[in-house]
Amino acid sequence: MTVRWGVVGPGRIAEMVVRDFTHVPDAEVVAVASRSAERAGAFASRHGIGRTHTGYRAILDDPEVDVLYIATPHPQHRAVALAAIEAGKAIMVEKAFTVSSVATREIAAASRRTGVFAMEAMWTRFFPAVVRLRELLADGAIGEVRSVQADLGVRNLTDAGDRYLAPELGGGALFDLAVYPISFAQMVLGEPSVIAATGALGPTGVDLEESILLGWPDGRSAALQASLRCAMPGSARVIGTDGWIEVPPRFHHPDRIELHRHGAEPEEIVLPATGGGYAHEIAEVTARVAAGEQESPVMPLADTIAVQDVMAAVADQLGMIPEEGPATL
Ligand SMILES: NC(=O)C1=CN([C@@H]2O[C@H](COP(=O)(O)OP(=O)(O)OC[C@H]3O[C@@H](n4cnc5c(N)ncnc54)[C@H](OP(=O)(O)O)[C@@H]3O)[C@@H](O)[C@H]2O)C=CC1
Ligand SMILES: O=C1CO[C@H](CO)[C@@H](O)[C@@H]1O
Repeated sequence: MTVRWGVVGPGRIAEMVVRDFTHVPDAEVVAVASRSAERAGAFASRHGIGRTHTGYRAILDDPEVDVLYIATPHPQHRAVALAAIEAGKAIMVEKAFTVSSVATREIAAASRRTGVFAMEAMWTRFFPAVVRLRELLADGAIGEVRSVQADLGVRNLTDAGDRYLAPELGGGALFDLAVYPISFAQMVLGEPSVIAATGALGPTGVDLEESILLGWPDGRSAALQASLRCAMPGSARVIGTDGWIEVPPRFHHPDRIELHRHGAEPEEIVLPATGGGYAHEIAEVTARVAAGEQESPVMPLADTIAVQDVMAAVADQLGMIPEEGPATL
């Protein structure tokens, strides 16, 4: 069975993701929706996509689309995601899933109520190197896991007209970058009970940088950083009682990990990704939708909610009030 995909919001990331469909035999992009007929047409002809829709409502009514890849800016995810679920379309929603815990819970509730598949496009979790990391942790390769360190920083303060600094487009380091260290820590350690953040807002009112300390009742912890002001290596480390695992830069799309066991030589485990790295999440969604499942066990909605709750607490502590975008379809 071929799972038929539609793209909503043909911007920069959509441009890269659609190229990876060539690596997933059971998936095909059959339609694209843009707010502009011209942009939809140009995207379709660049990528050999058969049908175009002007406005996002039209693709919801396309009976020949099974899954929508929602690649609009984050505050613009909610309206499309909810309408898609009501229209019976499965969804893969770019990170950050939304910009509020309320919206993320609404989408998760709609998916669970209707049985329509929904997943955050947190591509990191599907990389072969990250799959191996989870296996090693589960096998006790570094003993009891006690902490996570991760950073992601990109010097990106010059694009004043772009989404990175625009509050109405979910700008700031938190939703664009910190979502990765937070999601990585949540994957390894689960949902934290303590969230403490410090950082700085820029002139447009979005955060330019933050350091986040997460804590668990048994003393486990995570120390995370993100920045739009400073370039950072983008590395991550999981530390256990018998050693540590390094995820070298950039940890959010790694091709290797390094296992450091106490008393042993370090072991490099090289596991390249397929294509641009998006093929793995596409394959996951395609397989789950073909099987009639409602969510992915690798990136379940409960994890997306836990990550969103951390981001909400960080936003609050930094003095930001992120708002979901208007329900334009
Ligand atoms: N997984 C990954 O590696 C990456 C993920 N992302 C995520 O993907 C999403 C999109 O990011 P990116 O592609 O960089 O963004 P872009 O601005 O390049 O593209 C977003 C697209 O969304 C559509 N859109 C809908 N409403 C709006 C609006 N109000 N303002 C602007 N555009 C709008 C536009 O398409 P149109 O008007 O034609 O419909 C636009 O081209 C974000 O959530 C981001 O976090 C981004 C980069 C990498
Ligand atoms: O998700 C993304 C992939 O990583 C980039 C940083 O390296 C981000 O800017 C982008 O939004």
